[in-house]
Amino acid sequence: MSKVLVSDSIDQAGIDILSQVAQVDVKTGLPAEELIRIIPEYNALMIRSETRVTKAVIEAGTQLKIIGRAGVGVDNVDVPAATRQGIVVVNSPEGNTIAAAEHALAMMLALSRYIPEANLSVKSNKWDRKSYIGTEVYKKNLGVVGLGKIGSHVATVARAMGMKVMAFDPYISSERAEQLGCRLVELDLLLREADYITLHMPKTPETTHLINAAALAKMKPTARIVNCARGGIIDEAALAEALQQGKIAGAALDVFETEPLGESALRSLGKQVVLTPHLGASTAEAQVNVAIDVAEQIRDVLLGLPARSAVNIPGLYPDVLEKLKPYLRLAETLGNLVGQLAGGRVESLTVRMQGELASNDSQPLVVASLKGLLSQALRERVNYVNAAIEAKERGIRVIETRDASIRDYAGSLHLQAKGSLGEHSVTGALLGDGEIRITDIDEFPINVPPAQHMLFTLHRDMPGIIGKIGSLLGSFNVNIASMQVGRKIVRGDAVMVLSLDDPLPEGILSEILKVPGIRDAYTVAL
Ligand SMILES: NC(=O)c1ccc[n+]([C@@H]2O[C@H](COP(=O)([O-])OP(=O)(O)OC[C@H]3O[C@@H](n4cnc5c(N)ncnc54)[C@H](O)[C@@H]3O)[C@@H](O)[C@H]2O)c1
Ligand SMILES: O=C(O)[C@H](O)COP(=O)(O)O
Repeated sequence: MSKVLVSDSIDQAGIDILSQVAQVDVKTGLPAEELIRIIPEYNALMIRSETRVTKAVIEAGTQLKIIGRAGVGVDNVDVPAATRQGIVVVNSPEGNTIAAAEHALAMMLALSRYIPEANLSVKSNKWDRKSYIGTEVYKKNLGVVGLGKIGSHVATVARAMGMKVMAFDPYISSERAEQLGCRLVELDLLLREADYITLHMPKTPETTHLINAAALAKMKPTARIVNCARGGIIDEAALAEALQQGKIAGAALDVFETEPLGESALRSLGKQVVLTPHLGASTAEAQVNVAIDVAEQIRDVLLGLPARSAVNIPGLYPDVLEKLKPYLRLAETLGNLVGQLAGGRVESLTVRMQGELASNDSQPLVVASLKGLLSQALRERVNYVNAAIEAKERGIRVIETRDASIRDYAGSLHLQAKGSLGEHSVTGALLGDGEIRITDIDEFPINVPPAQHMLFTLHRDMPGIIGKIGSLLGSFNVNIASMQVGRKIVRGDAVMVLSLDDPLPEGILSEILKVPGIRDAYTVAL
């Protein structure tokens, strides 16, 4: 039975799903060394934002198939290291959207009306109504930085509260912003004009310290900033200084450069600062959503099914996958075949989607072809997660082409591999029952199913040659299951494809190559 380690606190709904297919161990708050010590036992790891899944953890997790992040941000996971090791990383892109958006809005209102300080004041037996004169958000300018899922919901609710919303997001269209009733502007203008700024983008090299001393200096002295996205997008030292010097009016932070927050000047600031301990996703509803979403994906991957929200491989919706599954098998088989025919170091792989396949998303078929191509060299180490990265590292250039006009079969796939030992191509298609047919080799038309043991020859089309190969194989006690010849012109060049019941013994290939008329011979194991 598979084993899953849950190393952060996850809603029971997720644990219940995982328990259907695996032994689930919940061990939260593990020190890094302890996690590295025990991770080799596990096939899956389920986390939130607290567990740091470093390269060392991933390298120790030799049995890991999947890391599931019950939430959005995967910045606590070394995703490139996981990809290299063929581990799929999944998240729950939408499970906590509303929770995080509502937290940002709550922070904005709490900041405007000094609710946390006023609450503390009443609880300490005071009745002070003068110190907490707030400001309204109605008719104020809100600047949303990052108009994705959370930013969009914040913008929608803010507009309903009567705010004028502008947004900065270099990756969305002005049409999308318009649909949300937002003005898409440059960051500089947003910083200068906004009364409230709320951040909703990921932490990337581009966004790290995007809000630094220079950005803070552009803001109005009455402006307030909210960060419920990621710590480190705001330079905390610069923010504390700007607040102390009255350069801006307030800040509400849910996320910090280091979590848990240690010594910080922000702690000693008064009512103009509101701090929460990374609570954006902490609603009952969001925790159930993300736990179910991610547990279902872990369950599926452990059962050999694909994940719907993988961050390191293209996600495939179940209906698309159902349609593509037989073609993925075809692509993998052809990749494996052309890789063995090419031998040596492959420099480029051309993948041509033909007929009906030409209108499909090509990415999964390209990945499957590469997985097949690399399977001889990497065996079970190559999978759908790391095939593209492994190919890139080996300097294999991938060229994708389409030809909808080729209609020999409903949809067919043509692969051509060029390498240090020459160039070979194969084409394959699916029959109505989903069975694979290899329909040409090096442009010679054939029609054979793939077999575990195969022999391909390139020879001169002349009498007697087939008989000679047959008796040679017989003399080595190799039984032929089927044989087919493909040729373009009579007595020209031809290919012979033999499916064999047994693997070819050592030494036979050199004997085959001695047969007069044989130009080349290849053994293939599929
Ligand atoms: N505080 C919490 O508990 C909590 C909860 C959920 C999500 N989050 C965080 O909130 C953030 C947003 O999540 P989401 O689900 O809306 O993500 P999303 O992917 O839907 O949206 C992110 C948006 O940021 C934009 N963006 C990227 N780089 C940018 C840049 N340089 N400047 C401006 N915009 C940029 C993208 O184009 C995208 O539209 C993430 O960092 C996520 O980790 C925090
Ligand atoms: O990226 C996220 O989903 C949030 O930061 C939530 O983190 P959490 O699951 O640790 O609350």
